[in-house]
Amino acid sequence: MAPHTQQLTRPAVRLRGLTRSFEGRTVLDGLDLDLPPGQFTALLGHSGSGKSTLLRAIAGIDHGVAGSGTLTAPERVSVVFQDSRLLPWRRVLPNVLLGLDGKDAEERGRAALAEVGLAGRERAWPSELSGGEAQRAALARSLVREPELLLADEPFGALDALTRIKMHGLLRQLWERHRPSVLLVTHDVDEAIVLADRVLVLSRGRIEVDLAVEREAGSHGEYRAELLHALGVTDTGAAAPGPPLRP
Ligand SMILES: Nc1ncnc2c1ncn2[C@@H]1O[C@H](COP(=O)(O)OP(=O)(O)OP(=O)(O)O)[C@@H](O)[C@H]1O
Repeated sequence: MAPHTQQLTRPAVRLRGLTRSFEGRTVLDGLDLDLPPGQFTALLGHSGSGKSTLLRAIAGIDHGVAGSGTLTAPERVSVVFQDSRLLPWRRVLPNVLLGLDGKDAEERGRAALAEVGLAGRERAWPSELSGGEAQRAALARSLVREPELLLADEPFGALDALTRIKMHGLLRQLWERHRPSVLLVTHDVDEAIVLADRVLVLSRGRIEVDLAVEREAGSHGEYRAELLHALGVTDTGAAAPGPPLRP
């Protein structure tokens, strides 16, 4: 029997038998998944395994895609992509506030920018921001909407290694403060282990690995080995049969 608390807590996301196909090719194949409120989850999988397809389904932005199954997701969902998707013809603050109204919207936008370290850059144009700053602005745009669920599709994939590490710290800090459910799609096993409390591996259209990450000293290597094995990569770096983790 499930623990009492689990029975009382409604999952933020519930997927049952989720199937999605493109041109007759099944990408998600009867996938089941629950994401509890406030959990930080990372999603790994080979290129083409369907991670973005799953994220887009949960975000409700896959209209026209053939599929079936049931899907429950919160009302307030924000999505962050690999590129910031800031509108180049609007300054940073109006980008953050896009589509928001209400008397306190501007104040909230400024506060969100301050939270991501962009205080004073409200009137900058997107073209004046570095890649990391643009992703910070994208995070502010998500946060200001107070999402119950934050979906992030390789948000740090285009950043250099140092900026990426800083952004890891920022994302974890923002999550601790606001506690949305997070589903982070990444190719990076270490990023998944460092950031998330639960790591999933998508393979053959389903969640094949569901790993709870306990933050104990020395356990990173064990999680890494287990996840790389699930992805068909040996710990020595030699690839087992199957598509490469990253080009
Ligand atoms: N709009 C589309 N039309 C046709 N096929 C698509 C479409 N979107 C995705 N696919 C196919 O679905 C499969 C899964 O794509 P998806 O982008 O979800 O994979 P992914 O795991 O996110 O890959 P990556 O890690 O490379 O970003 C791929 O084979 C892709 O070619």
